[in-house]
Order: sequence, then structure tokens, then C-alpha cells
Amino acid sequence: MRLAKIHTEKKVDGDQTVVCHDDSGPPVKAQTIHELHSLQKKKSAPTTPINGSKSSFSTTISEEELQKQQLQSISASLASLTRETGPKLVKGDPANRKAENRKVTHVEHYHHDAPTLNISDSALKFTHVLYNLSPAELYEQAIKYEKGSFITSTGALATLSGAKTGRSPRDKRVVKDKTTENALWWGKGSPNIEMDEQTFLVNRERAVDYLNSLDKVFVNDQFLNWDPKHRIKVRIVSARAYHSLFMHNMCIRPTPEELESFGTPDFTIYNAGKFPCNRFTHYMTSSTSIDINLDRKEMVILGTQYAGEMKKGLFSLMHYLMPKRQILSLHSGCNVGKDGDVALFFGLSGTGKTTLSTDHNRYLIGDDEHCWSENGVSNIEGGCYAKCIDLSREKEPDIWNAIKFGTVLENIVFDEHTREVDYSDKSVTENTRAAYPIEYIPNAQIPCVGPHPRNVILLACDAFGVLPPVSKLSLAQTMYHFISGYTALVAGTEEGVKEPQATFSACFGAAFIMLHPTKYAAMLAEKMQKHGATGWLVNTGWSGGSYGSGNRLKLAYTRKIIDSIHSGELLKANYTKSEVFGLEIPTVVEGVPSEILDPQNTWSDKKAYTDTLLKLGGLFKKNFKGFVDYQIGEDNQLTEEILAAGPIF
Ligand SMILES: Nc1ncnc2c1ncn2[C@@H]1O[C@H](COP(=O)(O)OP(=O)(O)OP(=O)(O)O)[C@@H](O)[C@H]1O
Ligand SMILES: O=C([O-])CC(=O)C(=O)O
Ligand SMILES: [Ca+2]
Ligand SMILES: [Mn+2]
Repeated sequence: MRLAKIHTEKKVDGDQTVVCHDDSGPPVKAQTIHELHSLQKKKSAPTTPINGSKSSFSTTISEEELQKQQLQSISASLASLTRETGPKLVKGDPANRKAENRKVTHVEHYHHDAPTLNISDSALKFTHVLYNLSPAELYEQAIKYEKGSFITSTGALATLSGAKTGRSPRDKRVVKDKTTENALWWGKGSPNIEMDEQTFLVNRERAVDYLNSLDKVFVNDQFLNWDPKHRIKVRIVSARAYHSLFMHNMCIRPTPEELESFGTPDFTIYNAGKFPCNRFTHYMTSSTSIDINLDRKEMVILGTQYAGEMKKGLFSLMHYLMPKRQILSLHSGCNVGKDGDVALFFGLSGTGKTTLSTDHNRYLIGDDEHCWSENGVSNIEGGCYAKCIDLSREKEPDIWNAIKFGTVLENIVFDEHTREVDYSDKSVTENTRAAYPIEYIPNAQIPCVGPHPRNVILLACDAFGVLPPVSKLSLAQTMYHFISGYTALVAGTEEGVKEPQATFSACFGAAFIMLHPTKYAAMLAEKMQKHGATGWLVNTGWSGGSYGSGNRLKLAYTRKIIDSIHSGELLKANYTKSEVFGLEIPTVVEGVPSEILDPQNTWSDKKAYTDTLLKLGGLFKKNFKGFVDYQIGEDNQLTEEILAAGPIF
């Protein structure tokens, strides 16, 4: 006897409800579970274009051939200088190898008559290359393999940079050779600490050996500079997904087409920061070393995982390459108004470049590194790197909203359960940071270029509280303050009296310049004059007394000041000249209480004000002594004027 058939279909007769509901669609198009998983991932180009370009690949070169070329190029980049010409490379994550069918492209390393004696263990293994991964892929890598990686409540990737949470300028070295000996600025005051070629090669070999010893390395091929005529191709080889995602965000992201024709990079970074340098190596004074070799077009990082070293190492490179092409490189933020009026924001770390260039009423060209050429300004980077300490949604909404999926959040503290970030928490460091692609700012100007600047704003966070909130500068004064590069912050977190500490950093970026400061100053003067730009000095620091008795100027007031510079209103104001520094102080700024515009009104102790003012003036004079012997520009007249534009007492 046959069993009655069980009906799963809807009964056609009557309005009886279905007994056993079956809503299955067409069957899955996979024969095996492995095939099913392979269906989940659609094949795509190995990059993330910013504009989602849809155009198809050119058919002149097969995908396989392209992969082979890429791997050959990476193999050459990773070549040991003493043994093999390049490691054996395969593309992809070693963890997925067993699961996948073994059809991975790889290039054999090619010996040039290497005797068997020269073969090392690294020649017998494969190095997996994770090439231009997308943010999602990098998240997975970070979370799987890098301790301290977490997704925050807004989708950002929280990471730890390890023992170093800031740059190590004393460990940054530049190879002194026949070319750089005369071209670069060396000696007292210069950021360029010398090393010789041989020592560079020792460190390079150490970094390459370390990277080759790993199962996998990350490789990013990207661009610097939005000016297409002066674009620089960079390759970053690193050991951490954190580093790869950071650079993905901070450099300019190539489209698939651009990547296809990428070719040989103009500059390569070997980031072996997880591994120390050998302190017995000549010149090494710690286990950290950041080494630049301009002739070899390479940079090696050992002993620090702070990602900012890569960003600022490339910035140093640009400070060498661009002036050679008559282009000025600038440590500045930059934005443009609806009328095309461009403003530059110079200032040392923490003075407000990122905060003030990220302005909801203007288009952001960039927050930190720019070029000024014959054609106008261009951003060097493809992303922003904002300080996060005490970040608030109310005061900095655009930065707050940029902290979402794709953004790297360094060294912040979050709630273990909700993963909500506490931006006031300094437990790991005060230098907490967010790195995000520039298009995360809603009014970013893409491509990030603009016409010649109308306003040049010099930012100083004056913790002495004696510089006016805003003053208008003559060209000579602009140069004087540009070369001085002053800011004063409060000394660390040590116990006891917290005296403001004056910092002078030539061109507002002495740590990154390669040539003598007067070279950049002369270029800036020439450009400002030619294009009729106005210089301004804005104090984003203290008012009503020094740190301890006064208060930091309200960001809302600083924003009002900046607004009236942009609008051209401030240029029309009435001015009075200040004592000592001879600064032109406006009597009225819309939206700002007039009594705070002249700092002497805000100090209750007038004698303390005068003493502090003279003290700061003295510090400026002492610092400028180092520059009095240099001529600035073509004739001596500008030099004389600049010298006379400093404090007088
Ligand atoms: N009046 C003010 N003007 C500007 N910034 C202020 C003011 N008061 C407080 N701040 C705070 O100061 C910090 C300025 O940091 P910002 O990230 O803009 O520095 P930066 O110049 O871009 O430095 P870096 O080159 O290191 O990136 C922010 O945390 C901002 O909230
Ligand atoms: O480079 C860094 O670490 C952060 C930065 O922008 C600066 O210090 O100017
Ligand atoms: Ca910044
Ligand atoms: Mn900076």
C-alpha cells in the first residue's frame, strides 16, 4: 500500500489556510558547500575607487598577466640585496589557501647565478601578498590577527599603535650622499639627522628580511598630490592591516584603471615597525629608526608602529621633490568658499588646522599637507588625520560624523559592551587620532584642488595668553612668523607647575622640511605677493591670562574670526597697533566680544601681562637669531624688512 502524498502546495480549492507553508525560491546554484561560499564573493578589481567608476578593464592585457606583473614588481620591491633578487610571492591570504582551489598566481623568485650557499630559508617559502585590500577586507584581517582591533559603535576600526603613540623625530634619519650633502639642510635646527648609505642598507635588509619572514605582507599602491601633473606614485609594504587601512585612507586611492597602469612606484616604504632596529648598528641611538634614502627612493621604518610616521615621511619626501619643480609644499590645512576664495591654515600640531579647515560652510581641500604651484593649490593626501581628544558632536560635527565604517581610530578608549568611544579618556595617550578618507567630510572638494589662496592664516596656540585672538600681518610680518613657527602648549602631564612651553618650528613644520627654511619662506613671499594674499595671525590658545589663570579661547569665537577673514569683512575693519609685536588688532569682529580682541584688556594683572609679553618677545628674538645670517629671496631688502618685522622693545 502506498502512503498518501503530503501536500505542501497551497490548496486551490476553497479558502482553507495552508497547512505546511513552503516559501523556498529556486534552488541554490551550487553543488557543494565550498562552491556555495565561493558564490558569496563576486570577483572584482583589487582596489576601492573613490568614485565607484564602472568602466571596464581594457582588454589589451589579461587579468592573469596583470597579476603576474604586479607580483613581479612587488617581488622586486621586497628583494633582499644580498641573497635573492626577490621572494616567492603568491597573492591572497595564507589562511584561505586550503579552502580555495590552488589556482593562485605566483612568480618564482629569479636567482642571478646565485650559488646554492646563498639560498636561505626565506627562499624556500612563499610570501603572501595582500594587495590593495578594501576597508572591509582589512577590517577582517585586523580583527582576526591584530590584538587590540575592535569595531566601535559607529563602525570605525579601533586600533592600538603599540608603545609609540606619536612620531619619533629624534630617530628620523636621512642618507647624506653626494647629492643630498649640498641640497638639504643639515646641522643645528635641522630635522635631517644624517646616516650613511651603508647603514641605510643594513636597516633596509633588516626590514626586508623581517617582512619576508612573515606569512603575509600588505602592499598598497597609491598616489600623492591631486595635481595630476605632479602626482607621485607610492608603494607601502607593511605587516599590519592597521597600517594598510591607514594609508588606504590617507593617500589618494587609485581607480582600477589607474592601478592597472601603475607600473614602478616613485617611492617605496618598508614598514617593519613591529620589529626593532639593531642598536649595535652605527648611528642607532634607540631601537626605533625611520630612515629616508632619496637616491634609492625608499624609506624604512623599524621599531615604531605609529602610522603617522608613514604619512609624515612621505610629506618630507614632498618637501624635497616639489621645491625642485618650483612648487611650494606646505604644512597647512586648506579650504575654499563658494566664491572660490581659498584660505591656507598653517600651524603646529594641535593649533587647529584640521578643526578650522573642516568648516561646514566651505569646501574642504585638505587638512594637513598641500602644494602651491603656478596653477593654484592641491592637497597631497586623500584623507584627514584629526585629533580626537575631547572631540564633541556639537563643536566639530563633520569630524564626529566622519568616524564611521572605514575610519581608523587610534589609541582611543571605548566601553567594553556598547563599544561607545569615550573621547575624553586619555588612558592610552592624549594623541588619540582618527584617519578617514576626505570624502567622509560632506563638503569635501573633489578633486582636492583650488585656485591661488586669498588668505594665509597662521595659527598659534599661545598658552602665554598674550597674542591677540586675531591680527592682520604685513608681508614681512607674515614671513617673520612663518619662519618662527611659534606655538606654546602646556608641558606634558607631569606633576607640579604647568608652565607654558614655547615651541618654534620653522615653516610651522620643521620636522618635515628638507631644505633651509628661508627657501620655503622666499617661495611663500613670492607667491603671496604675486597673487595678493593677506596674512593673518590667529591665536587659538589662551586669553585673560596664561595657562592656569586664563582660559582657552572659545572655538565658537575663533570660528567667527575665521568667518570674517573669509568673507573679506575683517580686511575692512579699523585697526590699532599692539606693543612689542607691532600687530594690527581689529577693534570689532562680528560675533566676538570686542573686549577680548586686545589681550591686555583681558588680564586683571597688568604687570603680569607686560612681563609675559616681554618674556615671549624675548623668546622670539632668541629663536630668530639662528636665521639672521640668511638672505631671503633675490634681494636683501626683504630680508631686512623681515628682520624688522619681529618684536621691538
Ligand atoms: N579656539 C580654538 N581653535 C581651534 N581649536 C581649538 C580651539 N579650542 C580648542 N580647540 C581644540 O584644539 C584641537 C586642534 O587640533 P587640530 O586637530 O585641529 O590640530 P592640527 O593643527 O590639525 O594638528 P596636527 O598637525 O597634529 O594634525 C582640537 O582638539 C580642537 O577641538
Ligand atoms: O604627524 C602626526 O603624527 C600628526 C600631525 O599631523 C603632526 O604632528 O603634524
Ligand atoms: Ca591635523
Ligand atoms: Mn600635521
